[in-house]
Formats: sequence, structure tokens, C-alpha cells
Amino acid sequence: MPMKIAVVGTGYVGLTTCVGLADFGNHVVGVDIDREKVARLSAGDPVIYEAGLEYYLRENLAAGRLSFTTSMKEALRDAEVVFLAVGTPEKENGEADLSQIEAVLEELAPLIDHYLVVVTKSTVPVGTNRWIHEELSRMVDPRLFDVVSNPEFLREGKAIQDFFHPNRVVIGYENERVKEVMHEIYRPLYLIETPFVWCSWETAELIKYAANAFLATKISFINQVANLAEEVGADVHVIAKAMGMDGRISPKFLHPGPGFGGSCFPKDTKALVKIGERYGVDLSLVREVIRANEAQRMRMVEKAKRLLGGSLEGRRIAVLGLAFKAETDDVRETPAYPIIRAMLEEGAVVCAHDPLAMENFRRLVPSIEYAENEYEAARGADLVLICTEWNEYRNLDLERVAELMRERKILDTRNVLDPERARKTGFVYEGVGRILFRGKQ
Ligand SMILES: NC(=O)C1=CN([C@@H]2O[C@H](COP(=O)(O)OP(=O)(O)OC[C@H]3O[C@@H](n4cnc5c(N)ncnc54)[C@H](O)[C@@H]3O)[C@@H](O)[C@H]2O)C=CC1
Ligand SMILES: O=C(O)[C@H]1O[C@H](OP(=O)(O)OP(=O)(O)OC[C@H]2O[C@@H](n3ccc(=O)[nH]c3=O)[C@H](O)[C@@H]2O)[C@H](O)[C@@H](O)[C@@H]1O
Repeated sequence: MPMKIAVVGTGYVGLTTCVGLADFGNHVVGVDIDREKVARLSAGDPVIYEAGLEYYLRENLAAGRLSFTTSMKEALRDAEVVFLAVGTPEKENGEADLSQIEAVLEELAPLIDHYLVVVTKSTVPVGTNRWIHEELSRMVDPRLFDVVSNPEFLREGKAIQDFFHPNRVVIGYENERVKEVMHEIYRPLYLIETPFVWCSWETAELIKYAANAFLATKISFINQVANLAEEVGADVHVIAKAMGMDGRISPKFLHPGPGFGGSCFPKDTKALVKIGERYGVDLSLVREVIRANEAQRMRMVEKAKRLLGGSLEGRRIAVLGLAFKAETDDVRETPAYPIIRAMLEEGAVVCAHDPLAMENFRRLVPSIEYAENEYEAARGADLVLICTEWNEYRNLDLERVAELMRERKILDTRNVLDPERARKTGFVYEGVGRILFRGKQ
């Protein structure tokens, strides 16, 4: 039976949830306070870049199963379930800021006049779903609602694929009554044998933070191994590959780089440390992962400086890649930001390019030059610094780049180029954890 579902917040997670649940055959209304976003989504414009999103948005709008509104009242009218997918950004002290959730609850409570399952998709600190239940109970008869914690594990750039083929679905609940509803919503995922984890609210909340912190730990770990590999003349890619051959380790998330970014790992690791502090539990390992990540970004600036003879003053640097990873236009917490800021402070002149994220990055840093393509960025540069692993940078025409540059130097923070090919084209090349030609540069 199709269900009537409201989704509050139509960002990366909310919008993916909207189109995914509508595609399962449900009637979905997405509600957002951003009028412009609602207007664009209603017209079939996905607003953000996400592979496949536009197709699913348009198909489901056309089928009449999906609509968008700024009115919570309209969205909630016949809804059986409401998903909360608003932002939970970082506060200045590192804790998760729950003000968007609080605002939604205030608006939601007076509208609950029939049984409603309130599902938290946003990433929220341990104890939040219990608190949501208490808050709503102050304002609404508790028999009229239940609260479910259903954390999201999608990756940006692969959001649609991850929605339809998740590794698992985690559902934290208290009242058995919600099981039937959640079963119904995710029936198509049952059919493809997706594992479901039924647990308490607190367990579900902590699964989300533990999973993100563990992935972030793998990245900081391999980055430090890469840094050591550089000093001893080893190749981190061979190391990571051999480590990954041990099924207990797995080869995934062992790719070294300029440090992890994005809207979640940085904020969620910090929030987890704060949760530990609140409960008096030592999470120093996670604290160190955060510190190592910040150091990794600055290490890239030091590398650039060393490659350019010790100073960036007046040096022209072409930064290729501004998004926090490939296949997205998202620049939230992108490593490119602190790296570019630090280089500007050291007197460098930066010309940047990104296939999708230039518009978003320009809002963060309007003062640098932006180039139409990677070759224009490289024109007259003393150093090309690759910051995002876009495929088009993997296939750079190095001969052409060499002709355009003032000095032939490449700092490849994502290891997307073949070092040997770069050297043969006359470049001084440096990656991360793979100085293969030590002593010869
Ligand atoms: N971006 C990602 O890849 C993932 C994010 N998450 C979590 O999901 C949550 C949402 O993240 P994103 O989708 O990236 O955020 P986002 O910032 O892209 O979207 C949040 C949306 O909520 C809207 N909003 C804010 N207050 C509202 C209100 N009172 N009523 C209606 N709409 C309101 C905003 O206008 C915005 O469109 C966060 O807790 C995040 O940690 C979890 C997994 C993946
Ligand atoms: O909670 C979230 O928001 C999401 O956070 C991450 O997803 P996402 O931030 O979209 O991107 P990832 O692919 O995980 O990459 C995060 C950062 O780590 C970096 N990374 C990733 C993998 C790796 O081996 N090395 C590495 O440096 C990426 O370049 C990027 O900057 C998780 O992978 C998702 O499961 C989770 O739902």
C-alpha cells in the first residue's frame, strides 16, 4: 500500500529521500523553508548536482507522486509519516547544532491531529530522539505519535545509488507499532534483501557517528602512513593494496589525500568527541583523527612551498579541483579552502578550476581568479596543485600543460596522475605517499 509521507528539509538527504520514496510508489511531499528551492524543485530543477537525481525528480513529479511546498501544514495534512532531514551543522564549540530540528518540532507539534510516525534522518547526537519524544509529548498527546531514528548513510555523488542499494537500513525505535510502518515504507529494499538493523534510539544514533568516525579514522591513518612512506621512499598505494587484501581491513577508504572534507566527517567527528565529553568517556582517538586531518591539509601547503623553493610569495598556482571530492558540486569543508587560504596568506596568486563547484566556491572565496578550463588555469603557473580527483584531471594532456606553464611542477594531492608519465613530460612531480624518484628531483 502506498503511504503518504512528508519530508522536512530538501537538501542532499531530504531530496534524495523524497525522490526515492516517491519512486517506491508512495505519495511524497517535500517541505522546505527556502522558497526559491521549492520553486525550482517543483519545476523539475534538482538545485544540487547528484547523478541520476534530475531523472528521478522529473519522473516522479510527472507521475504526480511527488510535490514540494513551503507549508508544513499542507505537507502534514494527510501524512502518515514525516521524515526530518534538516541540517545539523557544527556549533562553534564543535557540538551539533539542533536549532533546525527544534524549529521543525515547534511547527510540527500543533499540526499532529492524527497518528504520525516522526522519523529522524538527520544525524543527531545520542539522546536526541529520546529528547524529541519528550519535547513532542509536552505539546501533543503521546498516543498520537511515535519517534523513529533512521540515520542516513548515503554518500554525496552516489546518493541515488546508495538510496536504492544501501548496505543496511538502521531503525531505532521504542514502540513495536512503528515496525509495520517502517516495513511498509522500505518494502522494496526488503525484496532485494537489504539487511535491517532494529535497535534502540541510542544504538541507532551511535551507529551513525561510529561509522563516520571509523571511516574518517581509516583516512587519517593512511594519510599518516603515506607521510611516512614519503620519508622512507615507499609507495603508499602498494601498501594500501596489500593491507586491503586482508579481508579484516578491506581496501576501501585507504586512499591518501589532502585530508577528508565534506559536510559530515569533519562535523560528525567533532560532535562525537563532544558526546564523549558529555558522558565523561575518553574519545582521544577520534580527537587525534581530527587533528591529523587538519595537519594533512597544511602539509600540502608545505609541500607546495618546498616545491617552489621555500616561498610562495608572488608565485602563481593553478588549483585544479575545489569540490570536497569528485562527482559533487559541494564545497562544504573542502580541503581546497584551507589550502588556498593558507597559500594566499603566504603571498601566492591562485587561479582555480573545477568542473562543477566553481560557483559555490566563488561564494566562499570571491577574490581569486577562476579559469574556464584546466588548461587556462595552468597558463603562466609555477605549480599545478590537483585538489580533487576529477576524471578530467586524470586525463590531463600533460604536453599541453607543460607548454602553458612558467615552471613545470605538479603537486598531485589525490595521486591521479601517473608519476612516470609526468616526469617523462619534464615535470617535477610530487604526489602523496609516493615519491618514487627520490633523490632525482
Ligand atoms: N549530505 C550528506 O551526504 C549526508 C547528510 N546527512 C545528515 O543529514 C542532515 C541533512 O544534511 P544535508 O541534506 O546535507 O543538509 P542540507 O543543508 O543540504 O539541507 C537541509 C535543508 O533543510 C532546510 N531547512 C532548514 N530548516 C528548515 C525548516 N525549519 N523547515 C523546513 N526546511 C528547513 C534547508 O533550507 C535545507 O534545504 C544532516 O544532519 C546531515 O548530517 C547524513 C548522511 C549523508
Ligand atoms: O554522513 C554523511 O554525510 C556521509 O559521509 C560520508 O559521505 P561523503 O561525505 O558524501 O563522502 P565520502 O566519499 O565518504 O568522502 C568524504 C571525504 O573523505 C575523503 N576520502 C574518502 C575516501 C578515501 O579513501 N580517502 C579520502 O581522502 C573524500 O575525498 C572526502 O573529502 C560517508 O561515506 C557516508 O556514508 C555518510 O552518509
